[in-house]
Amino acid sequence: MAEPVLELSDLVKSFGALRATDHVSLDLKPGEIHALIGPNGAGKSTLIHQICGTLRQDSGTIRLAGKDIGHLGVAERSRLGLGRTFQVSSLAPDFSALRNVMLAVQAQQGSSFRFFKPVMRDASLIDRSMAMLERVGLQDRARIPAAELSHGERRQLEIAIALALNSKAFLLDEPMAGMGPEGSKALTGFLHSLRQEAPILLVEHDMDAVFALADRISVLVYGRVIATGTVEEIRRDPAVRTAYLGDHA
Ligand SMILES: Nc1ncnc2c1ncn2[C@@H]1O[C@H](COP(=O)(O)OP(=O)(O)OP(=O)(O)O)[C@@H](O)[C@H]1O
Repeated sequence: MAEPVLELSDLVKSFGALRATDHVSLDLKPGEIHALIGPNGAGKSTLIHQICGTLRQDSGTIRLAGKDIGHLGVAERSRLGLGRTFQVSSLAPDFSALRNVMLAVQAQQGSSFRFFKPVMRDASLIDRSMAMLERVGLQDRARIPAAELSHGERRQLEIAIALALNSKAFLLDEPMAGMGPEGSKALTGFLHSLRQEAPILLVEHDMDAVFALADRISVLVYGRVIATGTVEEIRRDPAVRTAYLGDHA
């Protein structure tokens, strides 16, 4: 059995009397899409925040490629290969798609000597950033300001940035939100191939996308994982049908 890329063990997070994360353990294996689903308020965002480091767990551990990252800050987790996209767009709207990728790479490298080298003249950085735009199919949009890209293109750009940062695991928080049917279909196809670059923890309300993409699904209800399994196992699970899926199953 392959070692998990991301592993959450017994995570707990409370807000006052409310236990938003209640002893959650789950993992992400190489090459897989693991979807996290559950009703509103189940604790999906709270869990994602703890993985990224914007919220600190009360107890439990978070490992990325075997390393305990649960005590590290957001930037350090990103540097170690946690690629998070979508919930808060980090794009610079006035800058071109290409420049957005370049700035992200440069920021991650964080080396002050680069300050003296104008970013748009750094040929190796341009090449690497263009390669990432090609990988997500945005090469023809490289010079377009991020603000002028379509909703779907901005998501592709965020993934290009996550790729450029050598992510070991992707956390995608509701990537289908706000996409029309065509956009969702295109993004579903793209995510299908993205798992080969790095496994994906996918938080998504769009059940068509989840059922089409997920290798495994975990169902979160009131902060607890009530089931983890394949699409078929989750569709058949009586507790999941009662708590969440209902007609979707
Ligand atoms: N900062 C906070 N302070 C207090 N309570 C919080 C805080 N953040 C979240 N909660 C509560 O924790 C619970 C889980 O919320 P969370 O946003 O993680 O759920 P979710 O599954 O992401 O919901 P949705 O699908 O609507 O985004 C909810 O009851 C919410 O009200």
